[in-house]
Amino acid sequence: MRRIVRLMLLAAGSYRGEFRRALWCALIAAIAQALAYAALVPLLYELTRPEVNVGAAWAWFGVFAALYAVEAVFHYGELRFEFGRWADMLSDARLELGDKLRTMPQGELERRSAGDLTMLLGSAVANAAMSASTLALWFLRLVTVPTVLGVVVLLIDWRLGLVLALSVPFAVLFVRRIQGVSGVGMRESDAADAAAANRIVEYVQGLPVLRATGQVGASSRRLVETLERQNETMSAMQNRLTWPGLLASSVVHLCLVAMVSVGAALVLDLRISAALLVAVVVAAVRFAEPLSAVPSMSSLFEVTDSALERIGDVLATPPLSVGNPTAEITRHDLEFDNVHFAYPDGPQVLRGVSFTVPSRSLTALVGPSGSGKTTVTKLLTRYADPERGSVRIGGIDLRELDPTEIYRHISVVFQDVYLFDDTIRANIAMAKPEASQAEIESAARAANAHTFIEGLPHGYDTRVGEIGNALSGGERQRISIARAILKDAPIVLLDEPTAALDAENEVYVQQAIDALVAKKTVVVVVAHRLSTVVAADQILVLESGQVVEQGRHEELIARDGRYSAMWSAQTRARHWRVPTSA
Ligand SMILES: Nc1ncnc2c1ncn2[C@@H]1O[C@H](COP(=O)(O)OP(=O)(O)OP(=O)(O)O)[C@@H](O)[C@H]1O
Repeated sequence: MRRIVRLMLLAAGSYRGEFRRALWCALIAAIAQALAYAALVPLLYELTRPEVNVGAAWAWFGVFAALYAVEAVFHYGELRFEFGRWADMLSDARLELGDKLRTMPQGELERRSAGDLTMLLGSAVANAAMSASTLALWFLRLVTVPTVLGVVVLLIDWRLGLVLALSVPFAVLFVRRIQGVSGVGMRESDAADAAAANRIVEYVQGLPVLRATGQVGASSRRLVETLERQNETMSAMQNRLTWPGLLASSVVHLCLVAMVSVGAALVLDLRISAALLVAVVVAAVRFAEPLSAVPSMSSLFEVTDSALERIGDVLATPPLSVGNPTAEITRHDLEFDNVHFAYPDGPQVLRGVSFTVPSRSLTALVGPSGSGKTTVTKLLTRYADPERGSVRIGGIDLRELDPTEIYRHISVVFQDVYLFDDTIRANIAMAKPEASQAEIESAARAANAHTFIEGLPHGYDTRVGEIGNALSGGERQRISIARAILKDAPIVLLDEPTAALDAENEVYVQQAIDALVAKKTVVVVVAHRLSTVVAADQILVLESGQVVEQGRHEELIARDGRYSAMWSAQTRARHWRVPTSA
């Protein structure tokens, strides 16, 4: 019982007050309904006994009708909450969860798959909110109707009342059994649902690659297998619930049979009248009715429980801590101080990385694939906190800073560009929504994007979804660079595009990047171009998560070490390519 109330109040969130009022309405409605059923006993008795007392029958009918009227009024009060507030409750819960996801460390967020998050914000919230109110109603009916009717029958004839009361311990026993079975089942079925959701997202996202590699068949087989497993889990749970469900309703029916037998014996013994027995049996049927809903109620309870567990898990994830929410960045030099970092459940990626990036400088990160270059740039945006050591901007540890303050000073252009399904204009103006058309256009021109945007069906008003994959990788890159140029943050983190772009796009993108970094205070770039590396004020050579060399191009060449070896091997290549085995 306490668990149910906890679940319900949790789901009700900030509408607790109204939810409590709705529960009171539901309770009064349930009691009125039970009393109306109870009023049927004297009413039927008056109507069926040999010498009908018309006055008394009308009086009982009046009581019966009045109680139903009370039930209707309070039921309406409860429904008003359900229909009026339910949507608000859902949207509030989703917003709260969305907010939580926003402040969650990026690393934590990435740990959860897209399918999981879709289920969380979609069905989990809906299940929790919907079943909480349905459960409340059922539970109140389950408790009040049999209690009131049991007491009434007990008052009329203690022997008949006793038979009814005897069914309760059996019913409780079966409720527990059903809860146990459906609890395990629901968890399995929930896991199967999440696996299916993940597989569907993965399948749809990966379709272009699957088509290109001729793997559509193999992957759809995997998808079908997951869906089949989901189906089997569901059927297995239904099967496991069949017997306890049948037994629960049998207990209830057996009790009715027992009551009719005892009643018949009493009638034959002339201890009670046949009319009274008929009236009591009608009430007893109502007594048993809510009990037969127990199996479905039990499954619903588990659905709610598991949905709330998911939600609770997200809400319990500690947000990025902010040591000093009012701290402000006033300088833009960067510092890594003995930083150690590993992704969750992954090997050590950075091992004691230390370097400083002075203001007004360009730092190039080079090194073999997997050496940790992108991770360094991610930690500069507080993607996650280092295990040991500290990352600082303008001398302030990132853990002290509000993430919004960090993002205000940093523009990021990575190779994977995410465009929202909104207009091109809105996508560019993301970091500066109040930007004028002139500002947006000027940023797009600087990023070499204006001409192709003008050529789109509705120019800057073209929605990204409308043109689907019609934007090339280079065009998406240029929109993302226009975004960064418009944002005009003093620090730029950049992952230079690799040769994945075609020659024409590459020239455009490179010009756009040059425009972006030209006037910036601090630039950290994962460098793939020789020209960037040679022009850098500082080159950091990373290897297996450590800075193995550091300096300007000429200094490193003169040192004749790791960088020099890479340089000799790559000078003929147009791009800065460092083989993993190098
Ligand atoms: N989100 C992640 N979860 C777990 N491991 C990760 C994640 N991102 C990167 N890694 C691992 O961390 C290591 C360093 O990756 P990182 O992307 O920083 O290297 P990189 O030098 O930028 O490589 P590349 O030049 O290929 O982009 C790799 O072994 C990689 O597999």
